[in-house]
Amino acid sequence: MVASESISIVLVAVVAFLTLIIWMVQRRPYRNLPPGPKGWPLVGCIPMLKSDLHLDLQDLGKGLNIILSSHRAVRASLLKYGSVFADKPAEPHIEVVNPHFYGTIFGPYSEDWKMEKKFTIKALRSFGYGSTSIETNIQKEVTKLIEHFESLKGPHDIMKSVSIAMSNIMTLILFSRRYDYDDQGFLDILQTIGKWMENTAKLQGDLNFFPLMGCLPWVLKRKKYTRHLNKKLHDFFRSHVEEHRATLVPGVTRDFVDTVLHEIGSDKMSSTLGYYSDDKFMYQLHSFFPDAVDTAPESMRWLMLYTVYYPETQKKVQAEIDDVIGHNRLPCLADRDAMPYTQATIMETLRFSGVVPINPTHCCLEDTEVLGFTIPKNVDVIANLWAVHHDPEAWGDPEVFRPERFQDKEGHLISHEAYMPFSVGRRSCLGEQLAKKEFFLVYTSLLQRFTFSFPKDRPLPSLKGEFGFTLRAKDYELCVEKRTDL
Ligand code: HEM
Repeated sequence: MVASESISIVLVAVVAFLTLIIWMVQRRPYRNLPPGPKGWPLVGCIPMLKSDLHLDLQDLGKGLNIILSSHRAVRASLLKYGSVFADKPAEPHIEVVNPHFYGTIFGPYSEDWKMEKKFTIKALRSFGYGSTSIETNIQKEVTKLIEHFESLKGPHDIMKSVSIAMSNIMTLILFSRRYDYDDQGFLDILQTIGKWMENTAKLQGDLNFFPLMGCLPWVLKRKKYTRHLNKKLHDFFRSHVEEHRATLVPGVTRDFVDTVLHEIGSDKMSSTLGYYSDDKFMYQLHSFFPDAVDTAPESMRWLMLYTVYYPETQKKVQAEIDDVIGHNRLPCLADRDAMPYTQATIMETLRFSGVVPINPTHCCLEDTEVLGFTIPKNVDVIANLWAVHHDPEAWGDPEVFRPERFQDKEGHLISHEAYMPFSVGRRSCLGEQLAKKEFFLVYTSLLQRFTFSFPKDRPLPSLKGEFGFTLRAKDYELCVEKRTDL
C-alpha cells in the first residue's frame, strides 16, 4: 500500500470518528430534558467523579436533574408519580450480586414483586415488626445491653455490642434467635455485611458509569470478592432455613422463616408467592437483612457520636428523660410524644449524617413531566438524599447540627418537607417504623443510665463519613460512666 493510500484511510477514519461524536452530541431525542452538567463526548461526566459520590453528584446536580438533588424534585417524581418511578433498572453491579434481581429491594416493579412485598410486610408484622409488641423484645435486649455496659471499664467501642443488640431484634423476628455480644461467628457475619455494602457500592461506581471497566483486573477481583461475600451470607441464611425446615411443626409458626416455609409447602409452590426456590428465599432475606443489621446500627453510631460531640445535646436529652420517664422504669414507646427534643435529635442525626447518602437507583416507566421537564422512559433516576438534606435553600444552615430545627417555638415536634431519610414513594423503606422504635428505646435507655464522653487524652473523632451504600462514621471509643446525678 502506498503512503498516500494510508493517509487517506487515516483521514477517512478520523472524519468518520468526529462525525460520530458530533452526531452523538447533537442527537437529542428529548428537547426538554432537565438541566445538567456538560459532560465530555463518550466519557460524559466520569472525569468529574472522585471518591465521595454523594458530594460529586451534589456539585454536578444542582437544581433538577435526573440526579434528583432537591426535595421538590424528589417529591414531584418519586412521591407524585409513585408507580411510574417505582421500577428498578437491571444495573450491572446488582447483576453481579443478584443475577435474577430477586427480593424486595432489587426486584423490578412487577405483579410478582408486589405480591412478594405484600407477603413480606404481612409476615414481618405478625412477629411484632410494625406493632407495639416489638417493644417488649427491644426492652429485653436493652436490659442485657445495660448489664453489659455496667461491666465496662475504660474507653470502649460501644457500637460492637450495640450493633449486635439491634441486630438481635431482627434475628428474633426472622429466626427466633439472639446472639451474645461476644459471639465471634455473628460478629463475622456483621463484618461480612459491612464489606458487602462497601464493595457493592464500589462496584456500582466501577460498572454503572462505564460498563467496559468490568473487564479491568481490579474490577474482576472486586466482583469475585463480592460474590464470595454473597455466598457467605447465603450460607448463614441457609443454615437457619435448613434448621427450621428440620424442626417445622404443622400449624406452629415461630417466626418469619416458618411463615415462608408454611406458605410454600413441600413442593415450593404458593398461591401468593408462585414458585419459591431456595435461591429466591436467600435473596429475599438478603434484601432486608443488611439494612436491618447495618443501616440501623450505623445510624445509631452517628447518634451516639453527635450526642457526645455536642455535650449540650446529651444534657438536654437526659433532662427530658429525667422529666418524662424518671429512673424507676425503662422507657417505652408511649413516652415518645412527650419527648420532642429527643425525637428531634434522632431526626437531626438522620438528616445531618446522610446515613443513606444516595437512594438505590429507580427507573422511570414512561415519559413523565416533572416540574416542567421531561424525564424520559427507562431513564435511571437517582435521588441524592445527601444533597436534599444539605440543601441551603431548604434548611438555611444545613452544615450545623441543630435538633431544634425540628421543633416549633413552643417546643413541639415538627416535620420538614425536605426531611426524607427513608426516601418517599412506592419503594420507600420497609423498615422505617421498626428503625424509629429501636432508636428511641435503645437511645433513651442508655442515656437514662449512663453519661458518655470521649477519652480525654485523644483528639476528637472525625465527623466525616466513609462512603458506601451507608455513610459510615469512623470507629471511635467512648467512656461509659454510670450516672451519679440521678
Ligand atoms: C435508619 C435506618 C434505615 C434507613 C435510613 C433506611 C433507608 C432506606 C432507604 C433510603 C431506602 C430506599 C428507598 C427507595 O428506593 O426509594 C430503603 C429501602 C428499604 N429498606 Fe430501609 N432503611 C433503614 C432501616 C431499615 C430496616 C431496619 C429494614 C428492615 C426491615 C429496612 C428494609 C428496607 C427494604 C426492604 C427496602 C426496600 C423497599 C422497596 O424497594 O420497596 N430498612 N431503606
